[in-house]
Amino acid sequence: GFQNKRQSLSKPEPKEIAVLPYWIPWFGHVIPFATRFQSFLADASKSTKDGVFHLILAGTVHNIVIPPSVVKPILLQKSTIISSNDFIFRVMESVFGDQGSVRKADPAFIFGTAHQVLYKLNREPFVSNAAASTVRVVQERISNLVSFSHSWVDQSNWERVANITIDPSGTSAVASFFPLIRYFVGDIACGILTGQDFMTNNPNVLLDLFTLDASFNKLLVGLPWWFPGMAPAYAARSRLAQAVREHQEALYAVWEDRDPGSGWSDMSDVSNVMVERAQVWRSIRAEPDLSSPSDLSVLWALNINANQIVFWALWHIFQDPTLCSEIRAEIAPHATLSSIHSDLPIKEAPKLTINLDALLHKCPLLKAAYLETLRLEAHSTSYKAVTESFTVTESAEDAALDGKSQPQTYKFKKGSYICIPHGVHQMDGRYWKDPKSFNPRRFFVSVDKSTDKKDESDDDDDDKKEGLPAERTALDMGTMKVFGGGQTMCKGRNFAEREVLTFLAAVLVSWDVEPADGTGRWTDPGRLWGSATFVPRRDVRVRMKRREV
Ligand code: HEM
Repeated sequence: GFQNKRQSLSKPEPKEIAVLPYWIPWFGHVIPFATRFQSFLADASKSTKDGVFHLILAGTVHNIVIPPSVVKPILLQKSTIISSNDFIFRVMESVFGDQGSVRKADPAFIFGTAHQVLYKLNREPFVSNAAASTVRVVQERISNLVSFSHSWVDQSNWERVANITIDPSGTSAVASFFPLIRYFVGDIACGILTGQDFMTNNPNVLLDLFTLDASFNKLLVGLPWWFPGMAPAYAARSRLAQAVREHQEALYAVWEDRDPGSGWSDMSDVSNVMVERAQVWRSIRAEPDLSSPSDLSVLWALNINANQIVFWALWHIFQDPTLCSEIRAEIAPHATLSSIHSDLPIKEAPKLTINLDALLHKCPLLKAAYLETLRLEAHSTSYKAVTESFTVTESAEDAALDGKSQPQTYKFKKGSYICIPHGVHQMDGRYWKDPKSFNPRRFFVSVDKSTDKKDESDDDDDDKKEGLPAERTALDMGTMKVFGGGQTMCKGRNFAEREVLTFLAAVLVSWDVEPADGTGRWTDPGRLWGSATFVPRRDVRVRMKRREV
């Protein structure tokens, strides 16, 4: 007996992973999985009293994994053991329309040379250059987030989608807050990645990108162009692919001393990452079917999380007057408005100056509001195929939470899939007290504790090899994995933090925003579950007024 007990303590036997009961053979759990994803998986985890269980989806085994102590080692497995390749091929083909080119290309090139360039999004010089450009352009444009121009011709792209009505006083305006913010952020971010000429030549690029994204899941399951409602997504996709192709060809022309065409007078502001991507495509004389959908996917990744996060963070902050004034007080020394003296009869809008370094290092509440918005609104999913069987043992803490007397070892079998619904964990009341409430301070830890800890976001280890100085703040992301993990972990996360903090500070300092109906109450617009960060289901109409110095 003693021997047995010792054995089981030192090396727990892998247990068969429980299959959630289902009624329709082969088809299995497809319907609840597709229609109620997150609530279905959260309920299933409760009913099996286990955070790891099997689903059957159209004849294949899907291991759903929720406990953080099991998730972390899975995300760190080598690409010879778990692989995202199948999923990437599928997305490239069904969503970005590569005609199978990525699947047919040399994997050493796709997952080696071309992929390596994406790591540079997370390193110097990209991060500092892109962040500095963001600050500069945001400072220039923030006072014209709403320009108070009556004429559509004089309005900016972001105003035209926001259905703006100017109040008779001429000092406040009503706008649809989500498209306003989403396009304002996107216009600046895209211009920084691709250069300004790309944006000028393709004024509808964001409209097309968001039209494509709105049909992401439908494209992924293979709905054809003639299926009702799908034509706009297919049309948007071919315009986008064409736009990216023209951009690449213009770069090639510049390098070869040919005339790139009249729309491309200055390509010196294209980011180093997009230049290097174009260089690697050119080095193998890649067909446009391969190179343009691939770079389109980078443009898409730039815009489908961060822009929405800026909107949601503002939505959460503005509806809590105490929090809003606390954050404004915290950032006040580092994001300042100054008045511009002029002799013109019309008063000029005040000028904003942002010290990004201080926002990053001296504004824990602002930063925590960003993390809390990620927890509530960025519910991503990691999907992997198991190419070699392996086992993972959960931690004693996770086992105890599921009421088990000892940790369990799970065996993930070759040929099955692993699905990690990060949002289920992010809303789990056992890890996050009162999970539905917006409470940025939940991420605060004492400074002593934080200096002992390795930053959770470092676990694809590319930052350690080269890159940014370690930032020690009294914040800890804890078990949250909103940026995924392993080789496909988000490459934009360092830039995203700088980008989001810059936009939040700029709007909070420059604008007063309240619900347009005058009630002072912010109603919840609901959420659309799509490819990434939630999109609000209903319009959020707000009244906006410039803040004075
Ligand atoms: C707050 C904002 C953001 C969130 C929550 C976010 C989240 C994610 C997630 C969950 C993934 C998939 C990770 C996985 O497979 O495990 C991803 C991938 C990626 N993201 Fe982000 N992202 C954000 C901002 C950005 C920005 C601003 C950029 C562009 C500079 C970017 C570029 C990418 C790229 C290129 C990938 C693909 C990585 C690869 O396949 O190697 N992301 N992101």
